[in-house]
Amino acid sequence: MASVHSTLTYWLVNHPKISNFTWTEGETFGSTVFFVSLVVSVYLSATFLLRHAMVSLPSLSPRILKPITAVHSLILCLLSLIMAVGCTLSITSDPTTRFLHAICFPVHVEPNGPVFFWAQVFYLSKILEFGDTLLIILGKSFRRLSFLHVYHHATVLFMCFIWLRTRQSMFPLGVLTNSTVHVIMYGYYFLCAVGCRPKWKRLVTDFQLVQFIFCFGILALMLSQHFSGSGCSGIWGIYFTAAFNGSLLALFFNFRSKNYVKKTTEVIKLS
Ligand SMILES: CC(C)(COP(=O)(O)OP(=O)(O)OC[C@H]1O[C@@H](n2cnc3c(N)ncnc32)[C@H](O)[C@@H]1OP(=O)(O)O)[C@@H](O)C(=O)NCCC(=O)NCCSC(=O)CC(=O)O
Repeated sequence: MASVHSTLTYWLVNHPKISNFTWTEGETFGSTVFFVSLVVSVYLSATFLLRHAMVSLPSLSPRILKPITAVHSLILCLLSLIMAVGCTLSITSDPTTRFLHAICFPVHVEPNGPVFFWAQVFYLSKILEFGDTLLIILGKSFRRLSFLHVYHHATVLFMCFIWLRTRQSMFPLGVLTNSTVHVIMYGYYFLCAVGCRPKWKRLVTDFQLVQFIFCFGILALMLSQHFSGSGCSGIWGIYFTAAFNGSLLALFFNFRSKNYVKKTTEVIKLS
């Protein structure tokens, strides 16, 4: 067990590429406002154009679409697992920083080292997640091309960029919780794509809701640190993240009540 831990710690924290990582605006891949704006604009335009083009085109056959969807979901499930483990080990392996550092960076924190490395991987993984939208459109599953879906995929990229740009406190816990939830979510999508639709769909939604509520709990802790101590880094980024989380919380409550609560009420009425 100890050797598994030390092997993982080497490959996910102490490897020179990770421990010597520095996020530099304009130098690190994807680290400019131009890049993030361009990628999100291309995503939104392509989504809009393809959505309308597909109305007159046939959907991709499930025989082709399902295996691609399964591979895509499996890659994101495994990548999320690696990010969750990497980020956990990065937070816990330095005895001088640990938990408080993960929620409140000192004001003049340098954007380098393992947690910034994992935030960069997390940021780029959000571009890979755009594949979800493409798969939905190619399968003409337009019910699932919801406002929640497109709004989430477009805005989350800005949020991750802001995390890095403002050296935002709390992001290590954001990477950790969201990656953990995405292991379950992409695991669910993978099982659906291979034809074993799990019975625990509702649990996935509940986990997603819990992560947003958890973020508000951590936010309260971070703000108390910020105002009672010598301050935390990236405060304006925190306000953006809090507003985005709040909007997702509302959208997910709406999704939950439409998909589960109403169905449960209908079943009760029928019986
Ligand atoms: C249970 C949920 C995870 C998903 O709800 P849905 O109603 O979309 O789920 P569903 O039962 O229709 O999904 C099963 C279908 O998805 C297909 N599918 C498989 N992999 C996929 C992928 N990577 N992207 C999109 N669709 C995929 C399967 O083949 C299957 O198709 P078929 O039915 O043809 O067999 C829910 O909690 C949720 O997140 N709903 C919001 C919709 C959404 O876009 N979520 C992801 C981004 S938000 C997010 O990610 C927030 C966060 O950070 O936590």
